[in-house]
Amino acid sequence: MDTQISVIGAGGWGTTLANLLAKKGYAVKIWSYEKETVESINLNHINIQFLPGIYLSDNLFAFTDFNDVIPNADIIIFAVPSTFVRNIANQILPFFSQKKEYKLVTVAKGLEYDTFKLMSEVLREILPKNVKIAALSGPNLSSEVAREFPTGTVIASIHEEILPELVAIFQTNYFKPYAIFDERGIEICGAVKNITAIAIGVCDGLKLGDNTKGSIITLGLTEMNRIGKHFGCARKTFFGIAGIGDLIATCSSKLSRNRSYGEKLAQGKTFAQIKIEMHGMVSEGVWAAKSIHHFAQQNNIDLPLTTQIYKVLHENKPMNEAISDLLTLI
Ligand SMILES: NC(=O)C1=CN([C@@H]2O[C@H](COP(=O)(O)OP(=O)(O)OC[C@H]3O[C@@H](n4cnc5c(N)ncnc54)[C@H](O)[C@@H]3O)[C@@H](O)[C@H]2O)C=CC1
Ligand SMILES: O=C(CO)COP(=O)(O)O
Repeated sequence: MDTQISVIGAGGWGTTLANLLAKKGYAVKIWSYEKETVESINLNHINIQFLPGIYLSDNLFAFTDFNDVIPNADIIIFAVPSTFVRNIANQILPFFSQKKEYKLVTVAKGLEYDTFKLMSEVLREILPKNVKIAALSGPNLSSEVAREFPTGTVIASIHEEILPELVAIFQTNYFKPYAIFDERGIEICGAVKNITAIAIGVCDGLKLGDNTKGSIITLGLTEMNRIGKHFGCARKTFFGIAGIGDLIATCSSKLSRNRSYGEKLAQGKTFAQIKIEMHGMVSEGVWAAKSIHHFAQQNNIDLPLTTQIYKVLHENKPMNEAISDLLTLI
């Protein structure tokens, strides 16, 4: 297979996608922020920190130097958490050749805090025009995909012409990408559902019942729609697998880091304790709650769920109070 594929970011999701493609026969290069992860992948074919328990293909090679992964790539999967996207995009910029075209797929689920930009927008602002950008988002808990559980996902881009190739590259008998054109819509879905997942974790930690969770998930979907309207997204995207599909998967899964972040908080753990227990993994919803709360305030959008979760996470509001305030508001 001649297409050169590189993955930037060797967390759980970057490693899972890299491994999926390597198992299809591509010689995949993956860049890792941590040197130990490079050693773990190259020497032992495992990503012990971020994807334990999954044997990685011999076709997957890890690096810490961007010069080894960017210049010759045809397709780049950009899989660093949203808070690092701008910084890493600036770092890879000098390594692009002007003589060829690149396709870059962003898979992070977040919104930039101070600019309220989506990840595709941050990347387009920084990277040259010969890098055509797409986004991938869906109910895609990495360790389930890595174990080849049947999974759907959505790939979207303003460059419609690149979608058929991207769909074909990612498709396997257990991973099915659907192409749509609402790039902003799927990115908003991915960022916003994490806030609801934290709220559901709080409900689990407080041992509230399924009725409460049913109301909160419904509210999460409503808020997704409200924010999406401001970003000019298509309403139907929120009722597709990147929207309600991912909301259901993340809110109901024991594997979700966002859901378990809320659960640990409600069990009385401190932010510092939770950070240690997460072993370097991210809970994007913590930052999404902050950025989307401020975006909503500035644009007069009523988002009671996001507001309450923001107050719990960033203003130390007691969780019981937040949930009961929320349920009297809806
Ligand atoms: N893990 C999953 O199931 C899924 C994750 N995503 C999204 O993918 C994105 C990446 O998350 P994961 O792969 O889960 O990461 P992770 O939570 O498994 O690991 C954290 C990642 O952050 C990197 N990192 C730490 N400090 C850094 C720095 N200063 N600069 C650059 N990178 C640094 C680590 O090397 C590691 O790759 C997130 O936006 C997440 O929401 C999307 C779908 C599924
Ligand atoms: O985005 C995800 C599933 O679609 C992963 O969710 P967590 O980051 O909460 O683990």
